[in-house]
Amino acid sequence: MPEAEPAERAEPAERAEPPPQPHIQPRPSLFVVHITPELAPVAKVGGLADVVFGLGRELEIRGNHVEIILPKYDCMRYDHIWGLQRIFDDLWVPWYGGAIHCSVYFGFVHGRKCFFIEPHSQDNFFNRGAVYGFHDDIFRFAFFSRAAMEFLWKSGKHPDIIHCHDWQTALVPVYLYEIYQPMGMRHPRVCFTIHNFKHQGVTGAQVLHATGLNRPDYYFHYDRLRDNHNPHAINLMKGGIVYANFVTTVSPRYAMEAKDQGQGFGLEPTLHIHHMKYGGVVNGIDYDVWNPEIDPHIPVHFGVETIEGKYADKKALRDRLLLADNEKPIVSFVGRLDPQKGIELIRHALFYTLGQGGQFVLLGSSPDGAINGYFWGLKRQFNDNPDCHLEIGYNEELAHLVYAGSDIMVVPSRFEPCGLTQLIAMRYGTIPVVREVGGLADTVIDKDFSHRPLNERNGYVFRDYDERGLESALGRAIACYYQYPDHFRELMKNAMRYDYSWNHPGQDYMNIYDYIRDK
Ligand SMILES: Nc1ncnc2c1ncn2[C@@H]1O[C@H](COP(=O)(O)OP(=O)(O)O[C@H]2O[C@H](CO)[C@@H](O)[C@H](O)[C@H]2O)[C@@H](O)[C@H]1O
Repeated sequence: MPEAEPAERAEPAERAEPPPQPHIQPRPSLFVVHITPELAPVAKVGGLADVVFGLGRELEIRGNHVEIILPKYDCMRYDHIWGLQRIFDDLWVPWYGGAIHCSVYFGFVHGRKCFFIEPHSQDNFFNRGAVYGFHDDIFRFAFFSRAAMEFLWKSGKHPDIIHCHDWQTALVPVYLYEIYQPMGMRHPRVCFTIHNFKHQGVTGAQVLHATGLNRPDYYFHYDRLRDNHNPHAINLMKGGIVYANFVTTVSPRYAMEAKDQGQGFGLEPTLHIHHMKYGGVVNGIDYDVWNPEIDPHIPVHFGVETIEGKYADKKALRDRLLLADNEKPIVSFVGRLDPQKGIELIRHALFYTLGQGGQFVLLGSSPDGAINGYFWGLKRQFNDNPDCHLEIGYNEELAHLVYAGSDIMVVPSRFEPCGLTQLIAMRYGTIPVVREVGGLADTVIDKDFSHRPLNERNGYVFRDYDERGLESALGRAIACYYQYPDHFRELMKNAMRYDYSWNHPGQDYMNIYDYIRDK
């Protein structure tokens, strides 16, 4: 008999080779500095302020060191700054061949580390009672950008990433690569985020002399700062695009519209040239601030499983605004009353809603006296109407109650880079009715006309910028509210389940930062 093959002996457990492990290396943290004209809630004019506030926190949660530099405005909400102290008193910022003396303050804004730059000069750049709206705005922010760079240089800070925003800080990468890198600041890379292509900072050559970019012929080249349309002007935003290591705007759809569909306000050719370093990242919203489960500004908290609480907030909104208590849906608008937001259609939404048996609430304001005056006229017209309230002004706290207490929110923008109001609305189970543009198109999925599964649909969308377009979506929303309340409620829950926090965009920005650091 053949000898039995010896059975394979198992290795004693203690000698077994461990399976090969992937080589896991902890991700090195980055030092990120945001240079920004706005930061919520201390200096907020628009959505840019919310983005720096939310993204800054998200980057820190991901283990990075984040600092924020902004001007020290007299009109800031100082009650939101903790531990404000002067930490640097000897910053001299080059300006017109001389220098302006500045102090730098440090303080925490809801945990975020912030530096505030205060110039001491006759120009009185930031002591004017408002963030924008002055004849020398371009000079004020060109100065601030230079001051922020000078502060980094003098204080020996060498961030991995400098992240700047909109035309106000678009000169930052120009300063870095033309002035500070030759002096030895070789480390930082710049990410430049455009929140709105409409405002670009187009100006004459004088700003070059002021800022120390002293070679007008060089900067007036079309490959650098020369405006694409006005050959006698320079364009700060264009400079930001040309010099930054990466350029983002605030949604993929708007990125495409700006580059290829005529929404770039003249910067289309520049975006084409630099398309390899250009992309769109949808904004998030800060879930510590916008969260119906913990929001201190609403009387009753609610979530997807406790959505009934929302009706108590609806009642509170009605009580606050003296609206009639009835079965009607509340349709609202919150935002800047800017032509961008679709003034004519906001007005039409009001009339149409009342005609369709709804209530209408508006919270908004405009720096433009004519637009403000127009809405004041409407307010007077509807003063005694128990189904309508217009609140002309800026009121953060009331905004929370409007988001929580409304059923439907209209965002009928002409163009919309991202839009935060529809994202906040969804978080509060308020159904967005939006025009199919920019970030609105990227974030709202039509309930009736979509290839997406039913549980991914979260609102109503229309295409044409006209009254019939708006009615085609708002009419369906109001009809669904009345005729199919169960469907409407499912839609509310779908909207609430979406993750529009900074989680995904935070990862996208980390990828961009890693990409430009590695290049
Ligand atoms: N009267 C008022 N009272 C209280 N709160 C008010 C208010 N008016 C506006 N707000 C609040 O301000 C924010 C405005 O967000 P938007 O997205 O409309 O920003 P905006 O168009 O200014 O910014 C630009 O930048 C942002 C950020 O990138 C883009 O989303 C956007 O498309 C682009 O136009 C929201 O949080 C809203 O609640």
